[in-house]
Amino acid sequence: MTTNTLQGKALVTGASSGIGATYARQLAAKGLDLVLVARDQARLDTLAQTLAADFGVAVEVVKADLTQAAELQALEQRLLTDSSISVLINNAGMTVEGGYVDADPARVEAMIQLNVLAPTRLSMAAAKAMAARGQGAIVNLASVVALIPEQFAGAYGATKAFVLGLTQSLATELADKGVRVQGVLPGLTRTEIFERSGHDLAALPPEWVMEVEDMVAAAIKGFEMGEGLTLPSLPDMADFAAYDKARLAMGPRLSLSNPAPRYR
Ligand SMILES: NC(=O)C1=CN([C@@H]2O[C@H](COP(=O)(O)OP(=O)(O)OC[C@H]3O[C@@H](n4cnc5c(N)ncnc54)[C@H](OP(=O)(O)O)[C@@H]3O)[C@@H](O)[C@H]2O)C=CC1
Ligand SMILES: N[C@@H](C=O)C(=O)O
Repeated sequence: MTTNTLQGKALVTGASSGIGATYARQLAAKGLDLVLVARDQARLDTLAQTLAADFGVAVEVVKADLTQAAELQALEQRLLTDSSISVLINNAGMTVEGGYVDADPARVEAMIQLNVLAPTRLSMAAAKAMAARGQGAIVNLASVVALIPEQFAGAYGATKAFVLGLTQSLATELADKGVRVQGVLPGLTRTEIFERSGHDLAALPPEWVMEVEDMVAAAIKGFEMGEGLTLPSLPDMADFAAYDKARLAMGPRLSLSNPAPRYR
């Protein structure tokens, strides 16, 4: 049976800073044990010690570069075989400098490995293991740019549209298997992601930027409210519901045997 309570042990990717580190702190405050994953072992160790001391939870650190096939595979195996992991927070992600015309193709490839391939492989592994146990939760960090890719240069928005699609189809597949799936679509959130890729958050209007603690608290509240998709900034979810209803209403007419009259 699905539950709206996050409990047990959470594996958080990208836990060394920003949204991932904040999830780790807020989940520890709720009593969840943690597996913290990122590349920066020193930062993870410091966070692990702090959370264990502050909240009395068990915290393990796993150093992994999720753009590296072997390291991603090891984490995938962990999710498949460790029945104590009841929550996956698929959060690690990056942006790159520039748009389609001027970005470094190697950086874009790394972004696709981190933002697309890693959450796909990890959510598939978690889905398989959790569905077999009939319980668990998978939280995927997408972005509002999944809905408005025109507002963020380059392929980043497309990676987040993938995460949104992955989340929606995974939720459908797991609906009757006891596993909760939530997609989180933050707007601009104050973290290191901007400076890591040469973007200047300070140049944007402050009223567009949410503090990371507020964003994660809203995302967790959305999970507890039973939301499949959570948009922390959107004042009225009826706006998204109307958009989604219009999208789904097209469904029966999107695949037909004849071309539409305008193409004849
Ligand atoms: N901040 C924002 O405005 C928004 C962010 N998001 C999404 O939220 C998620 C978290 O981003 P945010 O907290 O802002 O960014 P941060 O840059 O603060 O955090 C990114 C995390 O991912 C980890 N990471 C980066 N590269 C790798 C890698 N190759 N392998 C493993 N871990 C890696 C980093 O740790 P380390 O360097 O130690 O590996 C870090 O812990 C991302 O998916 C992002 O797209 C969505 C919407 C808005
Ligand atoms: N700000 C973007 C990430 O850096 C986003 O909105 O996803």
